[in-house]
Amino acid sequence: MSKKKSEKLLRPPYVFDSNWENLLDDPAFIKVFLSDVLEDYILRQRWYGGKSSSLKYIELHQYFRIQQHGEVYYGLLLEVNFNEAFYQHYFLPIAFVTDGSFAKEERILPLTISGQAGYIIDAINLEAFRKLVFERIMTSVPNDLTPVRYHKSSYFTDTAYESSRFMGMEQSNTSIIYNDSSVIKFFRRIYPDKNPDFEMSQFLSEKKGFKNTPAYLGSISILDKDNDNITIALLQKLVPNEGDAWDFMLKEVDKVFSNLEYKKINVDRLPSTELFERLKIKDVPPEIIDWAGLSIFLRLQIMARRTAEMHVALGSEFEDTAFTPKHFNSDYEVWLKNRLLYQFQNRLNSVENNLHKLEGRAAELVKEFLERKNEIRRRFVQFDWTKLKGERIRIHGDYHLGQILVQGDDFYLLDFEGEPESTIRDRKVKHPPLKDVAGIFRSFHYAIYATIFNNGEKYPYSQENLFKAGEILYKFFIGVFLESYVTIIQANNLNIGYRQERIFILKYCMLEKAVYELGYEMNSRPSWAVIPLEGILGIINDKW
Ligand SMILES: Nc1ncnc2c1ncn2[C@@H]1O[C@H](COP(=O)(O)OP(=O)(O)O)[C@@H](O)[C@H]1O
Ligand SMILES: O=P(O)(O)O[C@H]1O[C@H](CO)[C@@H](O[C@H]2O[C@H](CO)[C@@H](O)[C@H](O)[C@H]2O)[C@H](O)[C@H]1O
Repeated sequence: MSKKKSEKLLRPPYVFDSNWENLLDDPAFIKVFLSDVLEDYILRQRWYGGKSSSLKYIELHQYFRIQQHGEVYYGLLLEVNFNEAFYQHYFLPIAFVTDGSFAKEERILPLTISGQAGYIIDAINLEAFRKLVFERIMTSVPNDLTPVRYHKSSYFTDTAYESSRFMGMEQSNTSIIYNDSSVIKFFRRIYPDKNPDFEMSQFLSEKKGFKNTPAYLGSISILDKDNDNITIALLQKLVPNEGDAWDFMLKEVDKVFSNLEYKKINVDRLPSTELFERLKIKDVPPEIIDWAGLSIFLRLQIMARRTAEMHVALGSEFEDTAFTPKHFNSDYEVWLKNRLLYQFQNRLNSVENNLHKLEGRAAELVKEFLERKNEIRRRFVQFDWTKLKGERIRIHGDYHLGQILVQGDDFYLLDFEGEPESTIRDRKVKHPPLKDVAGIFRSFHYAIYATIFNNGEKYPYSQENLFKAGEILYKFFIGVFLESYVTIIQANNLNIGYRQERIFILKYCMLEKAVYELGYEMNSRPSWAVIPLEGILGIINDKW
């Protein structure tokens, strides 16, 4: 019998003598809770990010009380160990409830403590817990008896708790809306450091007054055993919005493709432009404006302005070394090449192991991708820091259309947690700001190709012609965005390099992002892998 199985001695009904206040000190409870129950529970959670590896066991890394006026909840930092992968930490706040009809789906463990039967549930489901958390941030007593630290910003103006509800979005953490005016995000995957989302939100909004990100209202962190400051929650202003820029872009691109038929456009006669050519609206040919409409280009100019303003704010720090700009150097070059070659190898493995999941165009493209793997590697190695004169700054790091909210004609930028696969240290490395711009350009490419692949039959044109039209549209989107972006960046003296340097960085980062995306798609939605494959081969073939 395996060690794990032999330890499963306690069976339901689970009865413990301890009371709630000292339950976590009871080794019998910990054993049952961690192995018998939590493993099954955690695997079912949307926020659990370890699903592609096999779970070995869970340990309780740390626990702490989240309490007020004698009302006690526990915050658990769980260490999930895998058979083949590196361990991960997760935050789970727990509560004990006795009402049998409450949160039936959310029960973690039925048990009796001190003669009282009830359930352990994720405390976020309990309004009393959410209220307590809100009030603790509102009063933010500087030093709690527990290792929990509550922080409130000067933008926090509410004077009482009124309501709370789940935000109910598809997301990797858990967000709650308070008083219909603010959002708290409880981070689920936890890193032994300040979460970059908190760091960047506080820096951009409180320190630099950047208006196009939700205002920073407060946060909760834990001092762990090693005195590291671990962020577990971030409170921000709720931004009223009409959805995210990804949905916005899909609708816009659909209109543009529908216009092909409506405006009887001959795709072969559409004028094109060089990739990365900077374009003012007056430089966009009338045939393109007539086809795509003026409004999408005006909106892209605003999106570019907000992106540039974010980078100007991020590049304007002279004291806090976490944010001061840096130049390229050999350390960065070595770090970057190692990282990208490692990531590329990982993608190759994942593609080779999952070839059976690809069909049609993706299956054709993947052959070429595998045949040309050495060329792609060479591209990654062609990075020479001595030729780059621009600055490196803290950047968004996972910038795509899904991270932008649409409000009227304007845009709000969010979710600064960084690239999900990177370590916490790597997420804080300074990069050329054009890396974010490359991310958003990849997103334009995604929106155009997703429209062709998902609604292709709706437009009475051959797929070849749709691709041709899509490539033209892509280049004009990029040109208009780039002109606004570069103009604002340069007017604010942020050095992003001379023209050739900018183009080199954009292509380099777009290839990096497309390779990253290939792994993301192979794991999460293989039928979309065709999009990054098109992207990778487009760059390698210098099609653009
Ligand atoms: N401050 C906010 N105001 C309005 N909506 C928000 C706010 N923060 C997040 N959202 C919505 O919640 C979604 C998920 O938020 P995000 O920060 O990306 O969470 P996660 O890191 O868990 O993926 C966003 O795409 C957005 O629609
Ligand atoms: O969940 P996150 O927002 O951290 O990002 C991950 O998921 C994204 C998909 O939701 C993924 O983005 C890719 O698909 C988008 C369309 O769904 C597209 O707009 C992006 O350009 C493309 O990268 C992202 O890569 C991944 O990290």
